[in-house]
This record gives sequence, structure tokens and C-alpha cells, in this order.
Amino acid sequence: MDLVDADQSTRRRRGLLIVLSSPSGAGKTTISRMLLESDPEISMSVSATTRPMRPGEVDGVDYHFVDDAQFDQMIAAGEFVEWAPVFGYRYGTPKNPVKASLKKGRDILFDIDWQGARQLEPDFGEHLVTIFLLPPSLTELERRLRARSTDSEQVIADRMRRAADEISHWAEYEYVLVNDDMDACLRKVRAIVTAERSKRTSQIELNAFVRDLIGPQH
Ligand SMILES: Nc1nc2c(ncn2[C@@H]2O[C@H](COP(=O)(O)OP(=O)(O)O)[C@@H](O)[C@H]2O)c(=O)[nH]1
Ligand SMILES: Nc1ncnc2c1ncn2[C@@H]1O[C@H](COP(=O)(O)OP(=O)(O)O)[C@@H](O)[C@H]1O
Repeated sequence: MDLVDADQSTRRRRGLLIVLSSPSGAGKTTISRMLLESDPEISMSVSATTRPMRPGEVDGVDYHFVDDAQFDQMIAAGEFVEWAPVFGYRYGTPKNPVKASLKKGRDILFDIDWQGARQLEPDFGEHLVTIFLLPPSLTELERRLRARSTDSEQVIADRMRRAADEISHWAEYEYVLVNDDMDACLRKVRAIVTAERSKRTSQIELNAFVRDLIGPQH
């Protein structure tokens, strides 16, 4: 039996719920995309939100864009594993994809804030891996928000005002990375995922492997 293959199969380890948070503009969407492109074991959790769509965003891919009444209905129907107000809008994580992913022993990546990470902890603690990205400086954070060219000056100013508050939650995360060089940051995120998967390799699989290796008498 090859342990590497075992790790890639669908049920032989516990799936990860990987939470990636940061102040807006620090790079979590970019890092998430790069991680997903390079790792077929991970799928992205697509949140529902009441915020308006940005240019270039696709409904059902970036978010499920819903109105307030639809969001209320989803809450009432128990469709979220967590939801929270952010920047005056509401954002929530749909339950079904999370359940399906965990059942298959696959990993799922969440671009959610500290409020969401906190809410996942009681139910999914043993699956949870939390990563916080810091910008190298606030000047660079503002530069990135402008470079993205998706938000008005007022929205950028609002996000900059909220950045310190977001960043103040850094210590609630297991891993805290400075997203200075994008490739270096991605390498670190990949290393975290590899290590966390190894921690969750099924005991049954490992017992069988070791039994084959050294015999049942030990
Ligand atoms: N709690 C929670 N936060 C979310 C969810 N989806 C997105 N967020 C957070 O909402 C904030 C705003 O997201 P967005 O409007 O896409 O702006 P961006 O961070 O500038 O790309 C970010 O901090 C996201 O991590 C969710 O389902 N739950
Ligand atoms: N390490 C980095 N160095 C330089 N620019 C970056 C880096 N990471 C992200 N960016 C750029 O910063 C902008 C904001 O990144 P984004 O991923 O949208 O942030 P977030 O999802 O955290 O709001 C984008 O234009 C992105 O290309």
C-alpha cells in the first residue's frame, strides 16, 4: 500500500475545512485561486451574500448573490453553517457542500472572516485549519485595494477603516502569514495543507500499513 496514494483517495483521511481570512485586499482571493488550481483535492465554498456583484464577478462562482428576503429564507431554512454581517451586507456559508465534502474526505476552502471562523469551531473543530493573511503594510494594503480597481474611493476608504479591526483578530488563528511575496505565501499555505492532511490520515489505514510493514505481532 502506498501512503501517498492513500492520502489522495477520498475516504482515507478526515477532510479539512481550511479557513483563509484577511483584511480586504490582503490577497486571500488570489491565494485561494492559486491553491485551487494546483490542488484538485480542494474545492471552494461559495458563500451567499446580499452585497452587489462587482464587475467581473459571476453569480454562483464567486458568490451566490441573493437579496435580503432570500437571505432571510436561507437562515430560516437552516441552510447556513455560519453567517455574519460584514461591511453592511450579510454573508453566509451554505451547509450542503460542506457536508458533502466531509463525507467524501475532501477538503473545502473558505474565504470567510473571523466571525465565520469562530462559528465553525464548535461543530467542525477537528476538521478546521485557520489561516490569517496579513498585508506587509497598510500602505501596501491600500495600494492593492486600488490596484484591484473594483471598488469606489468611498468603499476603499471604508475597507481601510475596517482593516485594523479585522487584523486585531489575528491571534485567534492557528497560522498567521504575511502575504508579501505571493509565491512564497502560496508555498507556505501548501505546506500547511500538506502537514494538516498528514495529521488526519486515518488510523485504520495507518494500522493496516504498519501491520503489513512489521507484522501483526507488534
Ligand atoms: N462570516 C463570513 N464571512 C464571509 C463569507 N463570505 C465572505 N466573507 C467575508 O466577507 C468579507 C468581504 O468579502 P468581499 O465582499 O468579497 O470583499 P473582499 O474581501 O474585498 O474580496 C471578507 O472578509 C470575506 O472573507 C461568509 O460566508 N461568511
Ligand atoms: N502578494 C501580493 N503582492 C502583490 N499584489 C498582490 C499580492 N496578493 C494579492 N495581490 C493583489 O492585490 C489585490 C487584492 O487581492 P485580493 O486577492 O482580491 O484580496 P482579498 O481577497 O483579500 O480582498 C489584487 O489586485 C491582487 O492581484
